[in-house]
Amino acid sequence: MAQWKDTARVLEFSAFARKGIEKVKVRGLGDHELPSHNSSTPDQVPVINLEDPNAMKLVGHACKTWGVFQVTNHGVPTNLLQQMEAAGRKLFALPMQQKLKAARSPNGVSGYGVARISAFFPKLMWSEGFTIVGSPYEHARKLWPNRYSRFCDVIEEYKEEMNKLAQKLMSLMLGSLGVTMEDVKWATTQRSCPALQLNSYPACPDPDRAMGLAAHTDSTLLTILHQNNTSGLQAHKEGTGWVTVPPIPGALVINVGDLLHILSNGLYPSVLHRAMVNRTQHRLSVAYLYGPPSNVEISPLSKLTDQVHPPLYRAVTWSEYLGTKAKHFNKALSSVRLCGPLNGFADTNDHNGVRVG
Ligand SMILES: C=C1C[C@]23C[C@@]1(O)CC[C@H]2[C@@]12CCC[C@@](C)(C(=O)O1)[C@H]2[C@@H]3C(=O)O
Ligand SMILES: O=C(O)CCC(=O)C(=O)O
Ligand SMILES: [Fe+2]
Repeated sequence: MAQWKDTARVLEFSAFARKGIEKVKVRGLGDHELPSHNSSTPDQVPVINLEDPNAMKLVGHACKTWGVFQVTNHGVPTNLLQQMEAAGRKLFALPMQQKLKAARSPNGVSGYGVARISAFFPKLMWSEGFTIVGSPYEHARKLWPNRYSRFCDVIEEYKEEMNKLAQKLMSLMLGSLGVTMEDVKWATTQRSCPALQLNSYPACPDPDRAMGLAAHTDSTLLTILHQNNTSGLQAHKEGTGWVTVPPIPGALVINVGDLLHILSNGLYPSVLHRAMVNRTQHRLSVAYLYGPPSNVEISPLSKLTDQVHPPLYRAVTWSEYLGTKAKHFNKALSSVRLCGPLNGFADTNDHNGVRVG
């Protein structure tokens, strides 16, 4: 039943994309929150050169103030980013019936389908996705029975490079809080099981009435996002509103996720973000969703708590948190919170007043 519903939504999306919004009367898209274009604001998402001697300080500041930043000189080869983008393009260009052979199963995590958060929204989002957790082989074989190895090789190499970058970023993010990777035992001794999310946003005839991916925070420690040269990603900053994260050739976008928010005891807020669509250009993004090993409990670091700063969140494993997110979506973080707002400061991630749907 759940698989049928997912498949139906993908087919419905496919009909939207083919015929254009006007001709499809089944569902409207107009109720998704529209962009608040705010080009006059001086606020820009920070861009950090990871080879800068001050990188640690800059990363810490960006995490505290934005929860999102872009990185250059990150060490991931440009040609690998290009190969990954080409692999994503090839996948989404397949006929719908072929893509559905690798559809995500009802309780599965990997495969082709609509965004998981779609379940919380009455309107369709103008996007399709492909999630890879663990080996890509099983699904790739269904997509290209005879020629899947190239796709798999690119995925494996990409995951390897992303894992190295994620480790480097974790050490900068924690270092800036006075915490070393050795203080966080699992970070150096155990490997995590990240997810790779390929997102495709076809050109949309009426982009102001559609939403590519509705506002959400990632349930990760951090997310490394590669976007093609079509803009669409927007981040929300308290007091500023929605800000476009412009594509910079070769740069990668880093999001603070909910688990880093918990680990940092709220010092690094997870960023609310969304993806808009474009009238003429197809947009593609690849997100590397990095979290802790599945059996590890994440709770506020003891170095960051004392009597004045009590732990704000209870311990939670990544898999438990993903389950909570699947059930409570944007209330997930509050649902694992221990104390109410202190001294009148609300949890930055309650996103009161920001419509996410
Ligand atoms: C590890 C994961 C994070 C994610 C759920 C997933 O199991 C695999 C897909 C991820 C993704 C990507 C698009 C946005 C998001 C909210 C979604 O619906 O699927 C995230 C999930 C998340 O971070 O909670
Ligand atoms: O496409 C984008 O820019 C955003 C994708 C995203 O937020 C995600 O995959 O979690
Ligand atoms: Fe995201």
